[in-house]
Amino acid sequence: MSILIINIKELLQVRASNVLKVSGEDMKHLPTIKNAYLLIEDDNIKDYGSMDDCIAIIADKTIDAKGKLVLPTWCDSHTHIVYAGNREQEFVDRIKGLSYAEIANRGGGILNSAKTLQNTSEEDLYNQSIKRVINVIKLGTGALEIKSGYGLTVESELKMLRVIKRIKDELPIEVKATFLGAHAIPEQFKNNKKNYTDLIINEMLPKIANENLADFIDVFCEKGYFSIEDTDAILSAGLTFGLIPKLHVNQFNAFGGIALGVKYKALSVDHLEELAPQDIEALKESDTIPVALPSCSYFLSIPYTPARELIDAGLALALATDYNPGSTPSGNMNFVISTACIKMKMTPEEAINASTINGAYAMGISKDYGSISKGKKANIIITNTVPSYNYLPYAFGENHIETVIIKGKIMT
Ligand SMILES: N=CN[C@@H](CCC(=O)O)C(=O)O
Ligand SMILES: [Zn+2]
Repeated sequence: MSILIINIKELLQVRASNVLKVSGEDMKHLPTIKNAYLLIEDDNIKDYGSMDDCIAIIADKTIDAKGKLVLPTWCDSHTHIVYAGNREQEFVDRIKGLSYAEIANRGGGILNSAKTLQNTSEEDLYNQSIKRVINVIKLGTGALEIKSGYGLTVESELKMLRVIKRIKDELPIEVKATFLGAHAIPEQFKNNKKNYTDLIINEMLPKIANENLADFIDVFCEKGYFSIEDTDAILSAGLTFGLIPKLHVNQFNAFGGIALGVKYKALSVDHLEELAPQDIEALKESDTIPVALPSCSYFLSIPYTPARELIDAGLALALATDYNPGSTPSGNMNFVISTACIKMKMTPEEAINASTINGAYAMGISKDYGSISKGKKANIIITNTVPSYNYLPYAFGENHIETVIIKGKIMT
């Protein structure tokens, strides 16, 4: 099956296939072709160029994109989209004055979601989660990282990871699975955290590796959750099973988690709302990409990740949703991009680079996703009629997406 998209007002993020991420100054540049065509063959991008060169190309289906933009789908490299129930009551409690930490200390927060998930069947969890995945595809997301971490028992962590696998098997969207057993300390281990990290290392990890259920390993490295020492032990064990780290660090406190991630060659370090000068220095020496989660800052009213500092220091930056029931009940990458421009002073070019090629890098898939490049997967957004790409983040809260194509298949 081939699809030819013609008369494209502007084709965005056109790059050589070997560009795997963009950093610093280069993030300010978004390579485009005006008045362009794009040819898809089966699940790949076959060709593209100026309409002047679109001569005698015949395809099974032709789409006229006059006045519209075409770009790669969003790559959302940090989500907890598999969860059960919701935490709308905590939302109201926070409006009335309780903090995220106070709610967690009262047994709410992650432990609240874990209790709900433990009492939810695998089938029900799948049904609740796949609806959200289908919704984010309609919002333009074509690749998704999904974490476990609301199970917190051997059985329930496996249940989450099996649901992630089923989503991956049943939808054309690219899915990467991350084991986040170290997301919170279950109530029964409150006074002996070591026993819980031992359970993660000695029981969860071998079972997960045996069933080949995870690509990455994550730890919530934060005060009151997992210390540098705990994180070190868990990452080290994960590596023996070939699991590459992606970390939750510096959400509320900066105390060395980033340097630890760099030491373990983490693919990404995520959150970074709190950043110390030495964190930037550590990242400069590495291939680890920082990932900012502006919808989380918005929802919790916590600081935004200092994107300007990171990019101006020459680093790459990715943007992701953090879709989860507690800190970010939204998987809308379009909102993430607008918020990054409005609140973090990223330019539209930087925000689009951060949400496509750099998002793909943060999942280790930028060889096949994240740009319009010959041979990459045909994951494509066609917008409705818009004046320019600046309009996408500018007119926030409005849907600009008309068509989403995933691996050559028209989804909407
Ligand atoms: N901070 C840790 N984990 C999630 C929130 C989890 C929750 O509140 O349920 C996050 O990335 O924001
Ligand atoms: Zn998260």
